[in-house]
Amino acid sequence: TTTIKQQQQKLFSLTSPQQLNTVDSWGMDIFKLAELTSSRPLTTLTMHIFQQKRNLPQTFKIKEQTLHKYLTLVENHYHKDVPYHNSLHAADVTQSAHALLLIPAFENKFTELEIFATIFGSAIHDVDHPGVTNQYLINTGSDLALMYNDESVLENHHVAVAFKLLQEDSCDVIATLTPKSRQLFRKMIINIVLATDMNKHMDHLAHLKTMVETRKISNNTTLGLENYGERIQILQSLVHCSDLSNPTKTLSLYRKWNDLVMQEFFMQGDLEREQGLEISPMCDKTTATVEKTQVGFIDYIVHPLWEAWAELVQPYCQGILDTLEDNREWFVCSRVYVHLHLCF
Ligand SMILES: COc1ccc(-c2ccn(C[C@@H](O)CN3CCOCC3)n2)cc1OC1CCCC1
Ligand SMILES: [Zn+2]
Repeated sequence: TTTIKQQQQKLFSLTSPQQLNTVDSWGMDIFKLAELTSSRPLTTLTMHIFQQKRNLPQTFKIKEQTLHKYLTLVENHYHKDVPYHNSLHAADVTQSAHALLLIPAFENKFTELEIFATIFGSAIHDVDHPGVTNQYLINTGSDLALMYNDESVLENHHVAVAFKLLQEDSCDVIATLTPKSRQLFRKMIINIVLATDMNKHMDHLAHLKTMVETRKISNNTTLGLENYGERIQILQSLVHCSDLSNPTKTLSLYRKWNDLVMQEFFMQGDLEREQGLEISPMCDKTTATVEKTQVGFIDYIVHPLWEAWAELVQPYCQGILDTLEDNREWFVCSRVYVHLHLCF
């Protein structure tokens, strides 16, 4: 196997420098990175963020070889044949979370361990995703639903797989942490990944709004970071927002993600049709109106979440919120276009 240095050299020679230099920005083209890294975007991007951007291996005395071996193993446990929930999505969420952590409002607010947990949690948050929803796994009585008693089935599985892979030979990236730090790191990863469950979205949004209101009343500019509960809630929101960030990116990126997620939903719908199951919402390719569902997704889920987030960190995410609203308008018009096209 090529050494990491050679791999990094290969990467840098392949990847024109400005490609990885956009890693701090909201508009990074992760699809381009996947092309340039013969589709190992998660390992390449996360190594870059850990080493070049945040110096985490130095801080926690993590051997580069160990980190690279573990990330490669994690990337191999994302399913290449799953259109959306694969390692490219994990890389996208990791890069988005990294960019959100750079907001000036968060400067010197989080510990190195919290930053490590947020980036790590993003990288592993969908590992071994089978390309179907929790509801499908529950309806079909899958082993996973049996294992987790129908409660946050996929989210529990992703965390369990991530920690199981740490036990592989020379893959324990947290071996050098003190027992106390390891325990806190594990607690944060569990809290962060389980908070990405859409079933918890409304509760999560309510807590976020409460935090925004509290900050307004006490009109203190600093964020509530007194206790673990408040700190982890901000990191949970940060990763959940990153997980639901497709509609806030440039329209060309958003439309690519939309195509991929619809492919995955329609594959599930085909499975359900074959198995005589009721076809899940938005999964029936014979009746879906793709554009309308994106407008609904933005209006009921993505915009309320990002509006609350933007208020919490104002004014730093106003531009992202503006892009989200512009993209919504585009999808509304494109639906009209499809309708008119069908009329003539
Ligand atoms: C660009 O479009 C989308 C982008 C993302 C999503 C979407 C849905 C749920 N999620 C989040 C889970 O994946 C949370 N995961 C589960 C597994 O465990 C970990 C945490 N993301 C849906 C999208 O569009 C849908 C199809 C038309 C309207 C809705
Ligand atoms: Zn995800």
